[in-house]
Amino acid sequence: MSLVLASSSPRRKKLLEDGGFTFEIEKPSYDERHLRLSPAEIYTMQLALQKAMSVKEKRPEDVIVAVDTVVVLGEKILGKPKDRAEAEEMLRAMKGRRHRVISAYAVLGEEKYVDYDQSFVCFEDFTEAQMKAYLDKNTYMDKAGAYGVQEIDEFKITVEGALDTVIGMHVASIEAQLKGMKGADRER
Ligand SMILES: Cc1cn([C@H]2C[C@H](O)[C@@H](COP(=O)(O)OP(=O)(O)OP(=O)(O)O)O2)c(=O)[nH]c1=O
Repeated sequence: MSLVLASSSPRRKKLLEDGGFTFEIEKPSYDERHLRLSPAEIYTMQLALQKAMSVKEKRPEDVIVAVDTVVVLGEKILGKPKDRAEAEEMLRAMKGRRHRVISAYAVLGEEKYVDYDQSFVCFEDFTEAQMKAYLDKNTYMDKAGAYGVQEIDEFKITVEGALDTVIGMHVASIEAQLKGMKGADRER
């Protein structure tokens, strides 16, 4: 039995490694276009579960962890931008507005568990030049909400709650589930 992180995100790999876990990586397959929009927490948990299940099918004996992160501005769920124009639109919409970042996770061992964590983020009032400087780094495309809190130094960002929830997964939650779960006792 191995612990498997169902993710192609280098940030998630790093967060779990920094948590001291030994694990393997498998790329999940999922298609969010088949999901109807539901309240953000539920939508995000469904995506995490879909990712985890796609790997669990291939590795039924293993313990699978998968996560999905979205940014929620008001009622709107923001995923990854499709291009720079959409990234600009997302960042402008978030300027000076506190928003939520949800990281939902699924842990599938012998027992199964799905839940989410959330943190709140606020950007200070940035200028167009500051936004351009950030986007010119070209790191925004694979990030929910078109930003990586860990790589913005062009303007100030306040985070309420755990930072790793914003970056891609709250390791303490995963750890708590792995500890208490039948069939998920893991090496560390
Ligand atoms: C808001 C925010 C998101 N992100 C990242 C975390 C996620 O990798 C990404 C959201 O996309 P996801 O669809 O959650 O994950 P992913 O496609 O990168 O990886 P996986 O293979 O696990 O499905 O945005 C940051 O790195 N920093 C941030 O501040």
